[in-house]
Amino acid sequence: MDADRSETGRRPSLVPVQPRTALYRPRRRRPVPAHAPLQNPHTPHNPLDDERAHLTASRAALRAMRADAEALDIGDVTANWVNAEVLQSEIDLRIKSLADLAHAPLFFGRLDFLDPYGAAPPPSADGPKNGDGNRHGHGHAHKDGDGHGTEGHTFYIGRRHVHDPDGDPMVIDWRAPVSQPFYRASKKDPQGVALRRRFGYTGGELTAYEDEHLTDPAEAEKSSTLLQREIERPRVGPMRDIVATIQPEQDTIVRASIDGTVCVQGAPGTGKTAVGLHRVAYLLYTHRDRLARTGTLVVGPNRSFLHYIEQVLPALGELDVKQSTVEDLVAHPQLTVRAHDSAEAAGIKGDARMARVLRRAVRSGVTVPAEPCVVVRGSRRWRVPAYELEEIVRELLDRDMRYGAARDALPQRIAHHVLVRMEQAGEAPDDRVQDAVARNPAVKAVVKTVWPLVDPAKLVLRLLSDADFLAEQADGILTPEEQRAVLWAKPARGVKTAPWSAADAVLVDEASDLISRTPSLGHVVLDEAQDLSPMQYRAVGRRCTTGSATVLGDIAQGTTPWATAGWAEALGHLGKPDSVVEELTQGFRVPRDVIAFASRLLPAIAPELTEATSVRESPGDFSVLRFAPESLTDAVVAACREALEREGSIGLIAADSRMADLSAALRAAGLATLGPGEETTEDSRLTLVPATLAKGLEYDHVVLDEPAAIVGGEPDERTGLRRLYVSLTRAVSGLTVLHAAPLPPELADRSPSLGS
Ligand SMILES: Nc1ncnc2c1ncn2[C@@H]1O[C@H](COP(=O)(O)OP(=O)(O)OP(=O)(O)O)[C@@H](O)[C@H]1O
Repeated sequence: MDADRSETGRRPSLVPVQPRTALYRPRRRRPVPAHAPLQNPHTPHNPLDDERAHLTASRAALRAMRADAEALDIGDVTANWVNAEVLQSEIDLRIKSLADLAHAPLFFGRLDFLDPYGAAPPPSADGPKNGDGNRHGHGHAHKDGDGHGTEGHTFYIGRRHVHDPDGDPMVIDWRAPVSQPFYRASKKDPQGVALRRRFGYTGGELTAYEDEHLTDPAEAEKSSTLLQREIERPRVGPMRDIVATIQPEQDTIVRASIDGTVCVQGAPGTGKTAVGLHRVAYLLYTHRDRLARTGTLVVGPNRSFLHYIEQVLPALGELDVKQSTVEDLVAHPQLTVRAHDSAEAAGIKGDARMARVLRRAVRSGVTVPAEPCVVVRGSRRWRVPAYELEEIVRELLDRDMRYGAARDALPQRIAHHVLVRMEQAGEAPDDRVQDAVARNPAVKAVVKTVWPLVDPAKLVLRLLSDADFLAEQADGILTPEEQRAVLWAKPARGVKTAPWSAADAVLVDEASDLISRTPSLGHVVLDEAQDLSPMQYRAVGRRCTTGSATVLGDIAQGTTPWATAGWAEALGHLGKPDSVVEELTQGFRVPRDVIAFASRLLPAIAPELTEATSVRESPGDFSVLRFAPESLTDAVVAACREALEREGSIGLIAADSRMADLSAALRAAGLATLGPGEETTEDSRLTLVPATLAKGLEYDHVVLDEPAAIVGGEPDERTGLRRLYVSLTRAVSGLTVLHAAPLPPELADRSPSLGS
């Protein structure tokens, strides 16, 4: 029975902790779980005491689970050391995932169902296939809050499943179906939930709770103060999980079926990255075995960004998800990227037409056999005439096979023709004879000549070095001007020394896949997808051909010359044309005034998109200040110093060309700085961020230096304005823009009260 409800009735929306001295009585007994709360009929009762007792008991239970895992003796169950190693590493992961993390409270919510859970149909049919999820609700029974005596079930919702020594759940994993109403239930659709309780923590201590009685018609719908507090909290350190406050529209994406690819278009700060990471955690929980076999991958724009997000999944108990940039994904052991393409060359190399050029080039060495193939076995000679060999080759070329697979099939096909002749001559050859014929030197010689081995890096090197070869392969696909633009200035001598660019590495990756199929993962999350070229989409797509993807991006933040113009086309290049496109519009990061200012750029950079709303209540500090050119740098340093007087992280974002000057000025002023993605701490909170690396990151207060220089740092104006849009939308609670040059007219014209 859950006595706190029947005793206390309805609560104000946020209940602060009572002073410990007044109500907290030390308990001598082992902490008691919430289904049998401590209560004293003679003293006023504080439900937080029961909730804290449940927290203490849950922590003890988690420690016991960890101790059990640590005590496992695998000596008897493993037949050999390989098995032992595998099993031990799984156990080590399990032990790690059972850590009680001080900064991540064990549970953050509670659901009291009206009826015993399982009596009504479960909220979601998409239940876990395995894992710790508790599908049929052995939660703690409670009595209905109005004292009517209806027995329902209470569940505590947390980051991981915790059970007591009898196996009864103390905390339910947020990903289990039973937890779903915590995110989705509403007064309109209570989903069988009588009470939803959210918990507030301060420094790891449970300090507050907030109740919603979803089936009580007298209680008005209200916004959550705890949610608001979480959104408004100052940011320090790397990205954190949002499990306690996932919003319904985000939850729909997080829990979407693994079978389809989901694409999310969302304005800055709408939680795309957060949603993508939580989706991986959800899919791993729901399809653990399948994904353990096939693997999962998160693709982000650069290392700083990956570093910023790398702690979210481990905090959710998921330690086994690979993270990579597209460049890492297509890295080739012999190839070093050391050159930069012009925007024109990179655009052509990233165009999907290059896939057709490469396909032709890979097959360009296949020749029509001119001579018959003569196989000598014992005293007999078997002859496959040239026209038959040609038929075999043509048939293989017509089939949708990888070049390498077709090459492997060719000797068997020739051998088959030899065997047909043997049978016609009255012999009865079996499979072993066919294999022997396929390995015959005469057959091997034919294969070598008509279907030569292709090395993908050497092939691309030849395409980019040899104008005649390129002209032949790109004929009718690339114009002569385009061909000239992609050719290297000087032909390269060898793979190791060639001036490879990032786009060239993608071409090599495509060629490799044309030769032998790239293995597919179970699920890929692709963040900041709007910046990928069609050829990069293809590179990511071939890594999830048999799996699915979550594609996250914002067309307005596309800052590459080949940035995605529309999702339908991008998803086509990814090989997932039937994906659902969802839109997130509620902004959790950027204050209202700041997003309104940044959104003035939208008509110029992405006219089809609507401005995001901001769910942050505090308007934030926002100022635009103009200075004489000679005093701008000093003013920026002063603005950083002032920002450091507040709580939270500070990001100084500036054009890449301003980095050296600003860095020197900050050093001279005695202000230490971090690089983007480096962890901010209480002592070290100022990060110097080149505008080109700002994407995906956020800082409590942003000092933005010289917008015109940020725009001018890009090859074209639209890209420049998009870069500025990204830079303007990194601020969580305050933005100070400092400039000497006029603001771009798209910003300045509409802000007569601001700037100069
Ligand atoms: N439901 C939520 N509850 C609390 N905080 C949230 C929620 N959703 C997002 N946030 C926070 O809002 C901030 C922005 O989220 P995120 O970085 O995922 O947005 P984004 O859409 O990827 O932004 P960008 O387009 O700029 O990369 C983060 O601090 C994130 O933790």
